[in-house]
Amino acid sequence: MNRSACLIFNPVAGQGNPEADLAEIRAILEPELDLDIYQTTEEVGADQLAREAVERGVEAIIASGGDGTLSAAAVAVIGTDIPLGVISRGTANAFATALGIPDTIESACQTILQGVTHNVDVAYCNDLPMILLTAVGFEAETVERADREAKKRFGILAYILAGVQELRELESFDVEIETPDKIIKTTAAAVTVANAAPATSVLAQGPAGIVYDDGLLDLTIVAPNSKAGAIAATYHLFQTASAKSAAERDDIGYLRANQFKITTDPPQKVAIDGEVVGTTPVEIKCLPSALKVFVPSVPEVEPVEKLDGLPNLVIELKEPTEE
Ligand SMILES: Nc1ncnc2c1ncn2[C@@H]1O[C@H](COP(=O)(O)OP(=O)(O)OP(=O)(O)O)[C@@H](O)[C@H]1O
Repeated sequence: MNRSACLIFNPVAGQGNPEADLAEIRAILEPELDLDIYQTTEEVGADQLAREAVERGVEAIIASGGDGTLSAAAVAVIGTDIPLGVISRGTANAFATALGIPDTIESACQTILQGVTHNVDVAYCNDLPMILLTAVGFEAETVERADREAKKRFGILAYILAGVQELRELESFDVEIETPDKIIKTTAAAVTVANAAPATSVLAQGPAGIVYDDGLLDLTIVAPNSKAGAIAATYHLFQTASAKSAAERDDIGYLRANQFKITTDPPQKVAIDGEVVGTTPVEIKCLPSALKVFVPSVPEVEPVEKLDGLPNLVIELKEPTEE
């Protein structure tokens, strides 16, 4: 008998063709899985569909959509033993990238069929579940500015445009950060607490390389004193994250703990996994190994060589030499 799974599909996510996407998913998965397919609507979201699937006692839930759909489905399986399959079709694909899951339909489906699962941490921010990160200040404002219409038209550029617009109005705030063993007070423009984060979430990248199964959260403080400083700090984080080395500027700080309490003056907007949910203060706690996801059996490795496309390229393979 085939394994079974509930597929939750958002037909409006991303910029692709939803009918073609769904047909491709079915063509790959249905020979090996009995799929029960539910599409999200404006009224019935992935959160409700996933909760109902959990209540029906499904063997697995597969979510396909943008980061909003994936996070909502993930929340329903926190603390259960039901594995989550991720087929990312959004704009930013932060969820899949942060957890090392491929973001093409073909590879994402193969990952699910291979059946390898891994338990990752999640966190709670003021009792709201968080899989990736909570942004306080700058990034939370940016999320709010990148609306659906802009995302449809400009894709990932919408976030960058929103960020540039936000930079023009950069405002710092006083922040108090409390961990189980210390209280830190400083001035910041952005505070980000990450459980898991893709490299593109630059403001989360203070320590570089956010580990999603260590039972800990990484907090990054970005505290530039001018707009030029903000651009330089952001660029530095982008570079250090790409090189997988920790940030080294004085206006960037980072620390690791299993919980944080963040208070700001004045209150700042707070976005959890890309959705603005309210304002500070927030209390964020890590819940170790609470989410079971299908992951590639061999972790994706970054290519160490790229030569394709170089002009007049010739590659000659040499005979192996005896040492
Ligand atoms: N059938 C539908 N019609 C209109 N809106 C829908 C429908 N199904 C889901 N939605 C809305 O889609 C949103 C979630 O979108 P999702 O995050 O999956 O994609 P996205 O916004 O394109 O991706 P990303 O967040 O990566 O940019 C929710 O706000 C939900 O209300």
